[in-house]
Amino acid sequence: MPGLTAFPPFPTDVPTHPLLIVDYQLLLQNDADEINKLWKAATELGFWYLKNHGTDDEVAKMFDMGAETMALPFEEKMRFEQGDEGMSHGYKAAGANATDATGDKDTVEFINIAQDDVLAYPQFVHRTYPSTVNARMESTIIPFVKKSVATSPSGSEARCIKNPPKPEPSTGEIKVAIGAHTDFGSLSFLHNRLGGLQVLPPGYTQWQYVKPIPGHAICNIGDSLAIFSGGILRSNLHRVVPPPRDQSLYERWSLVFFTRPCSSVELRAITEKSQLIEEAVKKAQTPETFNPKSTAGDWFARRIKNQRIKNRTGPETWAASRGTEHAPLVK
Ligand SMILES: O=C(O)CCC(=O)C(=O)O
Ligand SMILES: [Fe+2]
Repeated sequence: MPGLTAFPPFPTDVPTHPLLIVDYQLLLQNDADEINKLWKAATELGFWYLKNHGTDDEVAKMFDMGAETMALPFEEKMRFEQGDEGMSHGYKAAGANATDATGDKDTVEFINIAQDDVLAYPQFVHRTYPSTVNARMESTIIPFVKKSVATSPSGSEARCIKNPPKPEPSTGEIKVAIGAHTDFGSLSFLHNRLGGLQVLPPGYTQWQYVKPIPGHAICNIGDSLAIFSGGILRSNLHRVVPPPRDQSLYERWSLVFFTRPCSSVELRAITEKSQLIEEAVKKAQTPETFNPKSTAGDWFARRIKNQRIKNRTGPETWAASRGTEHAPLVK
């Protein structure tokens, strides 16, 4: 089980940012304090831990699915590649995406499985998948994805990510695994075992690690919710680097479920539905951020496409892949 191999503990001597811990069961009971805590987390940093989410078994099986898929021969995985046209679903090889404006390459490989394909199985809405994915559709992937329900086609997908071991250099630059970004969709539900995820909290100039806590998912707000809410909900910049200290000697596995709006939805602040949102947009320094004149589907395809190394012409390609994030002040 790749997610659960024994590994050194998360170190205590690296810059680490605390997150609020939200209890999913209390949210289901409409607990007022817990709802307030979620509001605080979603508006101030846009990241929080979620405990008692009840998906540990499904997550463990999804990591098995990921291990089986990554163990396939490279040519077999490449038969199910995302392509360069802006589709996210499918396999992405290490080095296929840029991590910054210079075109430095990413180090992660991942498999993205569309929610629409999972819910339509044995039919496919967007594309087909490797045999290791099909074999686990009923036992593993459908149960994992069914926690969220689609009403019309969307970009929602499950992603299993593998980053190879890469000893942390004692000095100098660290190699970025996934470049600084905001997530594209509404909400991300992330499960990881080793450190490596970093956030740049508001007002900070140095990246801060988020420490994985066993049994706690990490949740964060993506661009769509930030735009719908006129920026009240925060889509915070984050990236992935090799795990810190001794943990860097191990393969890093992570699993994300990205909830994304229906592809046809117009991305804009829903000012007519809330006075709070209307006021937030009026006060915003860049109100155009909250009316990008794009559907969710187009927004998503633009970001995926311009991240691909094959589509890169120069720093402008990286700029064209950006969402609501500010330019990171630090590398
Ligand atoms: O692997 C992680 O911890 C985070 C991955 C991530 O940010 C992403 O895939 O968007
Ligand atoms: Fe992300």
